[in-house]
Amino acid sequence: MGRGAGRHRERDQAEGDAVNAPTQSPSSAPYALELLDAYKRFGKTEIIRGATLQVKPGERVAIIGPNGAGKSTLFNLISGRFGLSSGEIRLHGQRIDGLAPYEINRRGLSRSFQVSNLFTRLSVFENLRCAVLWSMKQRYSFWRFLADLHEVNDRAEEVLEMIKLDRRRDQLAMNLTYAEQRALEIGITIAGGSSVILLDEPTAGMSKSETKRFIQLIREVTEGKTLLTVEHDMGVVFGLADRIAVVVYGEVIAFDTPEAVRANAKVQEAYLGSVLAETQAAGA
Ligand SMILES: Nc1ncnc2c1ncn2[C@@H]1O[C@H](COP(=O)(O)OP(=O)(O)OP(=O)(O)O)[C@@H](O)[C@H]1O
Repeated sequence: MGRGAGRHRERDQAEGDAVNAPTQSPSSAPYALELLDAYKRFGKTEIIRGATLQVKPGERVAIIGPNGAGKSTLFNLISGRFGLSSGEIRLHGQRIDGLAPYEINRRGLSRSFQVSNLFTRLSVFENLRCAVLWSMKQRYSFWRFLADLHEVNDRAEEVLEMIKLDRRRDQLAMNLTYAEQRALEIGITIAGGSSVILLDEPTAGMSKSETKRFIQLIREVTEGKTLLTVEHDMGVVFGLADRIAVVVYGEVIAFDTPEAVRANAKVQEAYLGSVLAETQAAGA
């Protein structure tokens, strides 16, 4: 971590409990999330090279690009898993680069992972309860946390219904179908009430019909929230996103509506031309 990031962490600690609860966001900020001239180097290798991305509140954004372009690295930078080499990341106008993942989560950003992070030997409901408890523990003082324990069940029930797993409430997570497990992961991601949600390839490994249903589920559970998703499936990208960010060799070469991105000659040449041809060939 750079010295700037260290200073930033101190500033966050000084702010203490005044940090916003996840569902609240300073409404004056024009962007929910901003990456400004972000660079990430691993050793001498530059992986993210001056990426800038400004996402408005309530927008659904898909990040696409070739394998190894840096999409997951961008997610890791935004969620605090990796530190920036230089540049800035802002959540609702406030800098978050240099903060630990739990501090960023406390400020209202939550992410899912490609690799499952379910407690497979707990029930669906218990998984959701754990997620709600964890987020409350991040947000509240110990005493407030104890006083509000009764709210945990209510919130877990609410999320259970939102992800349409009510009938599977008491099943162990390990006994769910693959699509149901992915739905539970999304439930866990939104359980704490974060206003900015990052989903990493949410429909990977699903059939076409499962994917279609899942896009609708994602739409519903992220209604009113800001959504960023890393995605390879162009059906999902064009069915879900308000805007698409195209990342090639660590740079955001386009950030625009699906129609504009599809028509962008630079994008066609660098990535989308070959992907759309493959998609059409696979569907033929
Ligand atoms: N911790 C790390 N140390 C060194 N190099 C890394 C690290 N993490 C990622 N990279 C490298 O950064 C580059 C971008 O990887 P990243 O996973 O972000 O790409 P991606 O666009 O998500 O790819 P994919 O679509 O295949 O998942 C790759 O060359 C990868 O090897």
